[in-house]
Amino acid sequence: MTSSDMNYLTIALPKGKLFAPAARLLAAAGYTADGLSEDSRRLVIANEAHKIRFIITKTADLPTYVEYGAADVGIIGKDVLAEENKNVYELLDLKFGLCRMVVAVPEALRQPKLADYAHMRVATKYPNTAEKFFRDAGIQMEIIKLGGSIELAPIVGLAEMIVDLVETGRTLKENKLVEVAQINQATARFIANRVSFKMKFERINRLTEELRQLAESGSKA
Ligand SMILES: Nc1ncnc2c1ncn2[C@@H]1O[C@H](COP(=O)(O)OP(=O)(O)OP(=O)(O)O)[C@@H](O)[C@H]1O
Ligand SMILES: O=P(O)(O)OC[C@H]1O[C@H](OP(=O)(O)OP(=O)(O)O)[C@H](O)[C@@H]1O
Repeated sequence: MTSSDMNYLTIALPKGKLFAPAARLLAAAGYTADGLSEDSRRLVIANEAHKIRFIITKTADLPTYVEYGAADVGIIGKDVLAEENKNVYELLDLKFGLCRMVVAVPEALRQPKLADYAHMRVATKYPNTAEKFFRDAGIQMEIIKLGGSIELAPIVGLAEMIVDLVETGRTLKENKLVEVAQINQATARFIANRVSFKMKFERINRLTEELRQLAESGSKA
């Protein structure tokens, strides 16, 4: 299956926190399919009548599927887009999934200035983003890439600091970590493959406008 299949619009959705709000938003625009669920073991779910196909990917892989045209469009967090830096069009800020990327340390290691943390080890799922942040700040750090549960690293001495997403702040608090800098903010974005955007312009443009209206009207995704 590739986007060269002109009859279908292939939409990539990520597993995880953004799946449900993304699927709900698309459904509100009339784009859905029987059996579309994060728990589905089926990774390709089609709506034959509407010539739509959904694919369900790992969060970090979604931009790759869209870049290569395995999906025409997709919904993904800005944090992942920035980290993966793929060659895709970012068409729309969907305004849900708001979270912040921060630098945090154990309370006991808190320093007066960011530069005081130089040469410490930073655990993160976002090594490119962390690397760039510290490089731009002129601070050399050792970045340690992990797959998740980042807050564990400073507790067990794997790293002194973390770069991770914060929403409510509960995870930091429960692990006695304090935020010392904010790197950026993220929300969900609607993205498209560059070739698909030209070849399937009408369909993608129509969907973009429908999603724009829903996002702007604050449709509770
Ligand atoms: N509290 C939050 N923590 C993490 N991500 C959040 C949060 N709130 C919104 N998001 C958004 O949701 C996206 C997916 O988060 P999620 O934690 O499900 O990632 P994942 O990589 O699929 O997780 P997993 O490590 O379980 O595979 C993030 O990339 C981010 O844009
Ligand atoms: O500020 P909060 O509302 O507490 O949310 C932030 C936490 O949620 C995410 O973890 P997730 O549950 O996705 O698990 P992970 O650590 O395995 O990525 C993120 O990595 C933080 O740990």
